[in-house]
Amino acid sequence: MVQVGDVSIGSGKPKICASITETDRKSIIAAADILLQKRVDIIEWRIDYYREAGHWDMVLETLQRLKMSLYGRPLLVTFRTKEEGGSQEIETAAYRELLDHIAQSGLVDMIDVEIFKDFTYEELAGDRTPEVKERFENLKQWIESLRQRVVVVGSYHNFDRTPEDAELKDRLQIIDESGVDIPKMAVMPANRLDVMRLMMFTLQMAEQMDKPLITMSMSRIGSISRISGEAFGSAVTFGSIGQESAPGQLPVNKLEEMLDMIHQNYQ
Ligand SMILES: O=C1C[C@@](O)(C(=O)O)C[C@@H](O)[C@@H]1O
Repeated sequence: MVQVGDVSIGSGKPKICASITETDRKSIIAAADILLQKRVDIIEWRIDYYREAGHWDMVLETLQRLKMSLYGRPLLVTFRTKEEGGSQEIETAAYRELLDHIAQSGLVDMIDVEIFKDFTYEELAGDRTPEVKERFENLKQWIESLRQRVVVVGSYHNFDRTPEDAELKDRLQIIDESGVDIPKMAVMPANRLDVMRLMMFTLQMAEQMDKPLITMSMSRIGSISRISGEAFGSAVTFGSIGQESAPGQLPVNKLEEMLDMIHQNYQ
């Protein structure tokens, strides 16, 4: 279990996270005000949507305002890169510099790090060359430095497909090995079997791992994976308020009802 403020991630009901996807400061704060009125456990600020995401000083100023508006509600900051379904590209050095500034600001509770940003699957899953080993070691050290200030969520997104079971497993092991607090995987199903595979995989891995795990099968047919976390082992579910930040998200109030219902049956 990972504790963030009052929120226990990895025990009981899956926690509800909703994202702010606005492009300017005023709308970001307005969106936070709306989210605060909902039963949302964690608020995610998707900075890749923010027009000024390239300027860390502007990001920090907005973050300060946002933090004030949240009254202690846990805040996750995510820069989702274009390669993993986000809305902006960013060089690795700038990505790390931005996340470093955010972690050091003391204004956020959790940060999302894309583990495969600089690596191909083949580089990490097979025998690693000395050069790859060194780069991965460097990533681990950076993650450890972030962890001094924030909880680190290590993510992998595939908007094209659901990889085969062996690849899912390798990727999760790699995320775990990177030293993050919470591994997260979001994949796209081609059919209902892919949704089942992801849920089965989640169940098996959640039983073996000593960390909370977050998974989701995206798109409409994957929606079931967003409510079944308590049954199959996904600790956080992402819901929408207006605009979805990923396909298949369910509205947070409906999500809350469904999670409550399942939770009661588990007592
Ligand atoms: O990683 C995730 C999960 C997500 O992609 C989803 O499918 O709900 C939504 C993103 O905002 C978030 O950063």
